[in-house]
Amino acid sequence: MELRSGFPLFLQQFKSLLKKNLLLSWRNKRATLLQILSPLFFIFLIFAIDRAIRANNLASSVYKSVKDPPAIPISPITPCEDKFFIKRPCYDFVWSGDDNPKFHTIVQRIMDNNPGRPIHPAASIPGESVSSLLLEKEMVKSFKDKFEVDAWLLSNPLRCPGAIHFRERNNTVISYGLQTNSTAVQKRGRYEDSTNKFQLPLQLAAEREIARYLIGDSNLSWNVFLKEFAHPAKPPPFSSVGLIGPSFFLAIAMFNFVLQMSSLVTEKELKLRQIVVEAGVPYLLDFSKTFRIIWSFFPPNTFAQALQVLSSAVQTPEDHALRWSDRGKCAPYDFCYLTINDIYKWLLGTFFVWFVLAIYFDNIIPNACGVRKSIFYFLHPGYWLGKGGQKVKEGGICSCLISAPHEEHSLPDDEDVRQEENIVKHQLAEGVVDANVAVQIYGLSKTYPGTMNIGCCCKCKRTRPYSALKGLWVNFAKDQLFCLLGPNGAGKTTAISCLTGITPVTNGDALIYGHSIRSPSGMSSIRKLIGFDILWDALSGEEHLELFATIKGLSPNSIKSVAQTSLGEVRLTEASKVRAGSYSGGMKRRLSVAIALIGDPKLVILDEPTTGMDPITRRHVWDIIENAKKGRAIILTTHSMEEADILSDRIGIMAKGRLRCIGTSIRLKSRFGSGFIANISFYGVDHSPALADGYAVSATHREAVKQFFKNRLNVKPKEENNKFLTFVIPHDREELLMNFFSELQYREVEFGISDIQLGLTTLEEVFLNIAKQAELESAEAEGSLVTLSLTSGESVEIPKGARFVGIPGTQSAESPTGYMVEVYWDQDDTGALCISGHSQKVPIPSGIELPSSPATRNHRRLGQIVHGVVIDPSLVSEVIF
Ligand SMILES: Nc1ncnc2c1ncn2[C@@H]1O[C@H](COP(=O)(O)OP(=O)(O)OP(=O)(O)O)[C@@H](O)[C@H]1O
Repeated sequence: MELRSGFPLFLQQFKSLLKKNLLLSWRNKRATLLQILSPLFFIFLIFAIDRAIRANNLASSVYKSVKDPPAIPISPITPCEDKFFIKRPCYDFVWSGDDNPKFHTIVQRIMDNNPGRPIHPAASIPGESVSSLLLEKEMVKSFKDKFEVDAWLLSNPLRCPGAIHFRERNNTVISYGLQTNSTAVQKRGRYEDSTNKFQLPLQLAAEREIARYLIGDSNLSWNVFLKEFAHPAKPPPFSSVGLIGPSFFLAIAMFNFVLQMSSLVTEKELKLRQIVVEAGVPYLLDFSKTFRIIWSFFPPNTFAQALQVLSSAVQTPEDHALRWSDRGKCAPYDFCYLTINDIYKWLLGTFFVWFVLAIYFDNIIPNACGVRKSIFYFLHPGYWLGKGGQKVKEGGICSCLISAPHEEHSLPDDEDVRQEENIVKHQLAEGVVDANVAVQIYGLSKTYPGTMNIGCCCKCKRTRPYSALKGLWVNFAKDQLFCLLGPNGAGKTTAISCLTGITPVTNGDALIYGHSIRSPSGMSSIRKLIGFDILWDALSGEEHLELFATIKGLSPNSIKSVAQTSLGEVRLTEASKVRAGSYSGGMKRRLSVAIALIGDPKLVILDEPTTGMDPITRRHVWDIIENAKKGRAIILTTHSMEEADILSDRIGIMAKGRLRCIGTSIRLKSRFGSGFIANISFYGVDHSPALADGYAVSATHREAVKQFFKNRLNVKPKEENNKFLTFVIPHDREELLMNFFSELQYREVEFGISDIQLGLTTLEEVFLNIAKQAELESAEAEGSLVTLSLTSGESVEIPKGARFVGIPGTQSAESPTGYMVEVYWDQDDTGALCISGHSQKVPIPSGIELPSSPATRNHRRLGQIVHGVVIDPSLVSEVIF
């Protein structure tokens, strides 16, 4: 397949990624709409605020043209309860001069003649009973003189809105003075107008009643009206767009940005910045130029200043808006440090500064795998020439790495692994690159360095270095599938991450089709040889394949047909237009397989490709993978032993960072399985041709067959029921098998046997054995102790993983060397080792000595724990158990 390269490839990739991004925006319509419409929403909001302010202004005659102002009557004295925040009980007014009976009459008349509301207790508060009010409520209060009033006001604040002080000058002149509580108290955003509400009504009532009293005409009409001046309409004092516009427009501009901010704190910080800029800080005289320059590097600040300049140009109706030709000028009579033109330049300049910084930080901040580039990576010429500079580091910028201890490479225990290692070492020494080998791995090691992170409160968090891969030597052949198996944490992902350049290696190297993973230029060639596996929920299967085919550099006219063929191969043609987000788990896996194989990659890495698939589809995908082996190497990681068994040409099982075994499935089964599995089926009760009384005889036959296996092969059944017996025959009895099964077949009728099946143990058993062996080794290396509770009731402390253990203090006449047991180990649900049982006690072979001290014997006698002695397995013959 011909692939594009160089600039045409770059252009093709750019176009397809742009298309992908537009498609994703189109598909995520809600989020995109929200981003597009949010500015319109804010504009609508500011429009609504402007209308509301105008409507509010219309209520005031100041903003209306008044040609013939109406006469407005003065209102009656209002109840004291109408005063904002009055304290109860309260008085409608208080007065002084109560030593003069004339003033009593005048006050009584003021109260009686208050228009619409004579001041009587019963009438003053609607809805309340007269009797209770007469008793409880006094409406006005009298004092001797104004000094008494002042004293009362001082000790009873907020109990009345005003006071009136009468004075008789002579028989025809009565004067009065008014005192009003004009403290401005706000209620629901409004201030009380004490002049109109309290002072004028009281003044009018006092004048009216004094005049009537002095003239002696109680019907004398005495009215005062108020009129405002005729005036033209006053323009509104400010434009809401001009006043609050800058914050709104800035909010509009920042909305999409804020949407992407997950942190509320950041959002709050940004809002704080807006408020500061809105007030003109630091673009004022008092701030130094340096401060202004630093401030201007943050684009929202310059942008907000631009809005400030623009809005001040339309603040009042008298202002002239800013013309395009005036963008380089300051407003007249204004100090201005930045014109709109300057702001354009700042915004454009800072765009490039931040763009470059974004790329820089993207490179030096650790990715999901904890890998980043050096902070001076851009100084490496190779970075610019495309021939290097891709070298990566681990750990955060603010963490210091703890150097990893040097890991000694120990020779593998397994002969096949040793042989593989020798072949690869030989090729390395001779500089031979085998033409049939796709990947050569030379002692690949990976130690994740420990880190010391300085967290909050200056606390140091320390993690120890961890050796995840301890020297891997292996070849992956072309046209073959190599399956990497291993329990969780074995190091499989680490090995693959090293091969694909995601994680930097600590030691060793690997050649993929001759390109070294340690050389930056090699790595960029390797990336072109490897398949992808990324899915976007909003893209359909077809779009995924077309996108990756384009990125891989397939010629544009072949992309559609290649994508359709791939979809057909993984049986996704019908769902090709459906978005991947709606695919089932199995469909997603099939799409991943198709993506991994598109563009004819020379190395395909498949990570658990059939997880979640139904058996029919799984078989189909296995066929696809089987067919895909041709012309490439495939590395498969899986936890399905069936998949590994069927697909693999070679299998490697890893545990604790090391390759524990390697070979074909049959080879591993024969070497690491417990042996052969023999399944013996018996005729049922009704079908036995030879038996008359079925079940009882069948049970007899089963016992006879068990005895036959015990006598000839020394094995007991592993599983049994009415119709079957299953035996596991160890490998060391292999040479007995031929005669044994010939005889069994010969005596089939005699034993009531309907079928005999003989097979190797399963790959799963091999896997479990290897995993267990690795756990035992690591437990031994750790040397931690556990307590073995013997069936005899004694407790012995033994090192974790120990197989043969001598029990001190058991020396006797029958066994002068003492007794020992074989400990059986198993793995719990988490994979950790646990004791599953032990053999019967047997005498320790001669030549091995246990410590024999009176203290140990005493411990045993008192039922206390003694320390078991580990016995070298090579000194123990299995026959003794
Ligand atoms: N970035 C890292 N830093 C420190 N230790 C890590 C890091 N990545 C992996 N490890 C450790 O390395 C060991 C091997 O991990 P790895 O992911 O390679 O195992 P695996 O065989 O792929 O397991 P699984 O089957 O669970 O995917 C694990 O003990 C893991 O905790």
